[in-house]
Order: sequence, then structure tokens, then C-alpha cells
Amino acid sequence: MSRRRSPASYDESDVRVRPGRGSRPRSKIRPAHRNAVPGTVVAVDRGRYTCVTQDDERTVIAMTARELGRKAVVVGDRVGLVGDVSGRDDTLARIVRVHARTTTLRRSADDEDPVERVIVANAEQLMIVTSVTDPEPRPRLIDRCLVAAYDSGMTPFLCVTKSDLEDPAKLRDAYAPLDVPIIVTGWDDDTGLDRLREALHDRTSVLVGHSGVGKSTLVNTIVPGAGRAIGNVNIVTGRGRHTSTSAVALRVPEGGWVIDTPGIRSFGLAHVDPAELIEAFSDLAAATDECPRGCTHGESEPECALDDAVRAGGLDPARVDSFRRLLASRERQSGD
Ligand SMILES: Nc1nc2c(ncn2[C@@H]2O[C@H](COP(=O)(O)OP(=O)(O)OP(=O)(O)O)[C@@H](O)[C@H]2O)c(=O)[nH]1
Ligand SMILES: [Zn+2]
Repeated sequence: MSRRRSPASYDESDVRVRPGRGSRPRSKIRPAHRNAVPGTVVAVDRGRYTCVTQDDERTVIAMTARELGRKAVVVGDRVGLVGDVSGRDDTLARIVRVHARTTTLRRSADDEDPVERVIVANAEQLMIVTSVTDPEPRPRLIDRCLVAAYDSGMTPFLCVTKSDLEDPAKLRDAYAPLDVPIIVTGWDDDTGLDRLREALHDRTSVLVGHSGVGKSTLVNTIVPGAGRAIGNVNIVTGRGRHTSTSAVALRVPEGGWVIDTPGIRSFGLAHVDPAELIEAFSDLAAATDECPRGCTHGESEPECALDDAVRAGGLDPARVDSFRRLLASRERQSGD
């Protein structure tokens, strides 16, 4: 029997409105956003997003609209902007849309940290910068950057700097067996710089590397007037804001974008499946074709073909060791 009640006794808590997809008045939101101005995020600083509009390259500062929720917006994101998009001083636009990303460069603070951070979106290639010396090359960091590149869908290449200080042959030989281009630069090495310009031309490239390897120096050469501070990470971007903790995208005059990132000490890979790691070790991957089914290629695998290849002199033991250290660090985290 249905209860009858007067409107006065009508308690709103009785009313069940299903928040179904169709019940929202979406049409109220959409028309405004249809006119959203397309842009790209070039810098992020404490909730303020510096964007460059697609049509006329105006610099617009924006915040995210509430409806985007807590979704992270990062450098390289293609966004839709509404509100005051004039780009005049003291104006603030709103980002109402973030388009699907073609690539996503992520890292976690360390391998045990489940919180991954998206650093850059939509870049095509990862330029891993390492100096021959001062600071010394860190092969494990390079390996981790390679893993991150493949995981993100970006093509990696190595840029070896400071060849004027020490012969880069050893470093170059170590990475030659990998399927990764290597560009060597140094003071008075114009050929290297030409090759680098060519590699960056008309592409969107992210620079990563340990602090002090010379990223800012390269960026200032490639992008005159970029104003990247040499010797520390305090930089001036957009309308003169100071940023030191996040990436910044800069337009290459001849075409393309370079995205500089602050110097890093480590590159956490908590988000990467351990089974994927071997892809970043292209010099080792072929040997694992001979492994028994289900081999993880770890230290304790009794019949891993990597060991046979090392014994036969076909693989550099240091490379296998480097791979296995990374694998062990990731497997600990996965609970294997
Ligand atoms: N000898 C030599 N020194 C270089 C070269 N490139 C950069 N340097 C020097 O290396 C130091 C560090 O350079 P930066 O460009 O600031 O390095 P960075 O990678 O941007 O460092 P962070 O800003 O900490 O990320 C500076 O003193 C540069 O002058 C090079 O090719 N040869
Ligand atoms: Zn194996």
C-alpha cells in the first residue's frame, strides 16, 4: 500500500534522484565550452598555468575550472580556455578542457612510492642529457630515463655534454649497442650542436638529466633569450614568474618545442611493470629470446639466457647487472 502524504510532510531525504548520466543538464555547460580557445600549457606554477594559444601564440595565464576536479594539468597538455583569454596583465582565464594525451612522461619519487606524477604530456622524444664528467655519468639514472621514455611512448636519445673536458668514447661505446642515437656536444663542438638542432627540429622534446650536466646551457643556445639560469635551477618564464620545481616548454625559433625539466637525482619507476623493463635494454633484449618461458631474467633465474650470453662474451656483464638491479628494485615493490 502506498503512503499518501501532504506536500508539507514531504521530506527531501526520501527523494531518490539517481545521478544517472542522462540527468545532468549538460547542455548548460557545453555551449560555452564550444568556443573554448585551444592552447598548450607551457609552464605550471602554484596553480597558475601559463598557456600559449594555438592560433596566435598569445600567452595566457589560467587556472583550472572546478569541473576538471583534481585532474592534474601539466606542461604540454592541450587545453581549452574560456573567460578572459586576452592575455593582458592581471587577467586570468580558465582551463575547461584537457585533451587526451598522446604521450605521458611519469615518475614517482622513488620505486616504493605509489604516487606517480605526470611531468610532461604530448612530447615526442626524451633527450637524456649526461655529461662525460663533472658530474660523472650515472648509468643507472640513464637506464631509468630510458625505461621512462619507452613507458611513456616517447622516443629516447642521449646527449653527451662536456666532451671538451674528457674523451666521450667510453661513454659512447657503452651505449652504442643500444638502439638509441647519441649526440655528443661540448665547448667548440659546432658539429654536435648542428646535429642536436637537427634532432630537435619540428619536434617536441623533453630534456632530462642530473643537475649540472648542462641542460640549461644547451637550452639557452637552442632557444636564444630563453633565460635559463646557468648553475642553478632558478629560471624566468612567461611573464617573469620564477619557477624552479616544474618543467617549462620553450619554442625553438626554427620550429619545435624543447621542454626543460629541473635537474634530477633519481627517477622513480613505481608505475612501470617489471616485465616491461627489458624493452629499455635493447642491447640485452635479443638474448632473452633464448630464455625458458616465464623467465623474469632476474638474478635468481636458473636458466636465464642473459647468463649464457655473458659467459659467451656476447654481453657486457655491467649492463646485465644494471638491468637486474633495476628489476630487483621494481620486484621488491611489486611483492614478488
Ligand atoms: N666544460 C664545459 N662546461 C659546460 C658545458 N655545458 C655546460 N657547462 C657548465 O656546466 C655547469 C652547469 O651547467 P647548467 O647548464 O647550469 O646545467 P643544468 O643541467 O641546467 O643544471 P641544473 O640547472 O641544476 O639542472 C655550468 O657551469 C656550465 O657553464 C660544456 O659543454 N663544457
Ligand atoms: Zn631470462
